[in-house]
Amino acid sequence: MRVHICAVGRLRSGPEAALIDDYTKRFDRTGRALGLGPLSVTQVEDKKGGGMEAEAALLERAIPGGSLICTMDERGAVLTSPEFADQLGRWRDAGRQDVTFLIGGADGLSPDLRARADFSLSFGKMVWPHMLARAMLSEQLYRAASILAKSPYHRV
Ligand SMILES: C[S@@+](CC[C@H](N)C(=O)[O-])C[C@H]1O[C@@H](n2cnc3c(N)ncnc32)[C@H](O)[C@@H]1O
Repeated sequence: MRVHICAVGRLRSGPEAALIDDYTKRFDRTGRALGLGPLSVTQVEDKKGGGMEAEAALLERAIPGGSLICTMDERGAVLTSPEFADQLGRWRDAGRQDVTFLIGGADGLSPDLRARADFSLSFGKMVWPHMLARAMLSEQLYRAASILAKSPYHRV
């Protein structure tokens, strides 16, 4: 099952970009034997100031056809890391080819996009900057793969 992060905003370098790069490589390495990956990160940017709706149109275009859609949203479901790993495993076992995680910009994801989602995942009720949300998600994906692989990275 291919995993995609589609996110608003360009991140070219800096600590978050380095973390995302590192966790993407680790996820791909660990996930290969589990039928998970590769992980791709697509960044979209609306330079015309069209706001949430324009960003939603760009995100829509970046979602692979037939993909399961999971929005990242503080109002979504709060899962433990093992629960998130189980959820990924269930999507994979159900034969899903692609799962796409959507991360909004400063104004968040449009209501239409949120309504279209198959699942909505929260990192808690606090709002995080979108660049951090991206790095946190890539780490949780690697952690989930490690849990499914029964490797010792995740310790309770
Ligand atoms: C700065 S936040 C935007 C917050 C905005 N109030 C909203 O209505 O979504 C940018 C993006 O980061 C992600 N994000 C921020 N905090 C989050 C959280 N606690 N859980 C999941 N995703 C979060 C979401 O995808 C959000 O659209």
